[in-house]
This record gives sequence, C-alpha cells and structure tokens, in this order.
Amino acid sequence: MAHRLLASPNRFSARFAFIFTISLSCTYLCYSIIFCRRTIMTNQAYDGRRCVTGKNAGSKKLLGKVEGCATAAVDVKETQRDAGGTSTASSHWSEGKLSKNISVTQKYGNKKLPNALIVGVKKGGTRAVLEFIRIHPDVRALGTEPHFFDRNYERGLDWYRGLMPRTLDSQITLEKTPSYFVTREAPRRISGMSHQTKLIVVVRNPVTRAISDYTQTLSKKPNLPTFEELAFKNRSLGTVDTTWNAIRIGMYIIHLENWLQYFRPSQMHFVKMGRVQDFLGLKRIISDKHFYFNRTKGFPCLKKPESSSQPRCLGKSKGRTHVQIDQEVIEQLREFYRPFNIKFYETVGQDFKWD
Ligand SMILES: Nc1ncnc2c1ncn2[C@@H]1O[C@H](COP(=O)(O)OS(=O)(=O)O)[C@@H](OP(=O)(O)O)[C@H]1O
Repeated sequence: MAHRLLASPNRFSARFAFIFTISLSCTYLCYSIIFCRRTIMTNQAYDGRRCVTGKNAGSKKLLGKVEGCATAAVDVKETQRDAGGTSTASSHWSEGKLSKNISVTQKYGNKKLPNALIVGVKKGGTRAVLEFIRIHPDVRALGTEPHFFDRNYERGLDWYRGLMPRTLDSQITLEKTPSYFVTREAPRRISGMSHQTKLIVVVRNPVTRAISDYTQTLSKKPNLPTFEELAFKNRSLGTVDTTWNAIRIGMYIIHLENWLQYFRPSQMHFVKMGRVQDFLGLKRIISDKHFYFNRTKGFPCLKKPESSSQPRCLGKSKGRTHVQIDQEVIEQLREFYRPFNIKFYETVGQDFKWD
C-alpha cells in the first residue's frame, strides 16, 4: 500500500513530463513550419535582388525591382528618387498584384533583351509611363536606367541582357533611359540589337521641359547661372543657345530624323497613356480607374495597390516647383520652338498643341 502511495505521484510526474514534452514538440514543429514558410516566401519575393549587399542594401531593397547583380553602372540613384525612394516607398507600384506572377517568372523565365524601350525624353514623364505600364502582368521592366546604348555600350549585349528581369514567353521586357532619344549613336545601335524593337517617346512641351530640366540641375548645383543666361546667346536679339542641352533636347524633330533613318514611324509611339498598351500589343488592362489625381503632387498617382495600405505617387524628383521664368522669356522660347514643333507634329502625325 505504502509502495502504491509512493509510486502514484511518480507516475503522475512521469505522465505530466510526457504531456509537457509532447506539447513542447508540437509547438516547436508548428513554429518551424510557419517560420520556414515565411523564409521561403521572402526569398521568392526578393529573388533576383538577393545579390544586393553592402551599405545600400536596405535602400535598394526598397526599390522593389532592381534587377540582377550587374547594376554597377546603371542609374540607381536617379531611380530611387524617381520611385519615391523614401522609407515608405517601393518603386514597383504593382508589387502586390504581380507577386504571384513574379515568383513564377523569376524562377522559370529567361532574361531576354528588351522588346521595347522608353527612349525619352528627359523630364517628359518617362518614369511615370514606365511605372504605369509595368502594372500590366505581361510587362516586366528594369527599374533602373541602364544607359546601355549611350554610356555602357562597350560592355556588350550579354552584359545588357544580364541586367534584365526574367520573363515568360508571353511577357515583354522593357527598360527606360531617357537620354537615348538625343544620343546620336542610339538608333543605329538599337536597330543593330533588333530592328523590331518598339520605341516609346514621352514628349512634353519643350519650353516646360527645359524649365523642368533646369530646375532639376539647379537643385543639384545651386550656383548655376540663371535660366535666361543659359538659354540665350543674346537675350535682346532673342538668339537662343542651341548648344545648351536643356534647349537642344526639346528640338524633337532634329533627333527624330536620326531615329527615322533606322526605324519605321510605326515602330515609334509618342505617348498618350492607354494607347501604349495597344502599341505594345498588350490587352488593355490598365485604365483611368487605377489612378487618381493627387492635387498636392499635381499629377495622377496609383490608387491603393493590393500590397500596401497607401496610394503611391512617384518621388520627390517629380513635381518640383519650377523656378519662376519671366513670361517674356517663355514667349521668346515658344517662338523659337514653333517651327521645330510644327515639323515634329507633321512627321509624327499628331498635334500636341504646344503653341
Ligand atoms: N503621374 C506622374 N507621376 C510622376 N511624374 C509625372 C507624372 N506625370 C507627369 N510627371 C512629370 O514628369 C516629370 C519627370 O519626367 P521623367 O520621369 O521623364 O524624368 S527623368 O528624365 O527620368 O528625370 C516631372 O516633371 P517636373 O514636375 O517638371 O519635374 C513630373 O512632374
């Protein structure tokens, strides 16, 4: 009896120990499954970005779709600003929408040379067009500006291809570098890659474009001479300085003639949103309903993407308050651009009504 009485607490402790061990094991098992799944999902979501290391890794991660590791010479800094590169922003507005697609694509797709390029113009709204069009599930775009056909051409096509995101056969690859439009060698080089390449040119009133361009440069170099000083060789005679890049870029027809030596007009699309999808042969999926007009920014922004609780606008380098330019100067520049604009409208068959 005494033995029994002594044995029963022991048995109770043994049973307690057994149950405790089992529940501990179950908890550990559940924790491992959940934790392991999370890790896999995170790795899939960032596949293709895993090579980002070093002190900028955090900010580059925010870029969302900085592709590949060979991005040393590409314009990452500009892209971060463009994409609203603060801690709350991701460059890829549609990350949530495409996330399922992306993991499949990144695993099974191939890196291909781009089928389409946004070739210009600087300060024309190229970032907005790229970010809008990449919402489309059949578009994969490089987030950075690779500057291949102007600055990095000697690196070769394999280097260029290596920068591209992986795509399935049904998807198109897109990149944007606005300086291509005014690079003399770019049309020949691009047609050398493929004369089927589709080209998108985002154009803007050349006077506003020049002021926007100047405002951007001034934000980096505060000691810059005034806009008027740079724009004219002789202000009272109204002689415009066509060697100044901010002016030269807006002489669209001059650059376009160079492109038309290598590409048919039907391969070039001068942007008005929506029609970009037709031009690229995509189903019309993106429409006005994806955007709202942000009064503070002064341009359309993406409505709440699935991946985020916040609507998304592009970053600080977009929508800067322009420097005040004398109305007379603006008139002089309008006069200067008029003949170039008219010839440009005739050539592309569209009146942009800048005059
Ligand atoms: N929806 C939307 N989102 C963001 N930005 C928009 C949009 N629509 C037009 N813009 C105007 O586009 C100008 C920037 O052009 P780019 O992206 O081509 O600039 S860059 O050449 O890549 O630096 C920039 O012009 P500025 O405001 O004059 O700087 C933007 O205001």
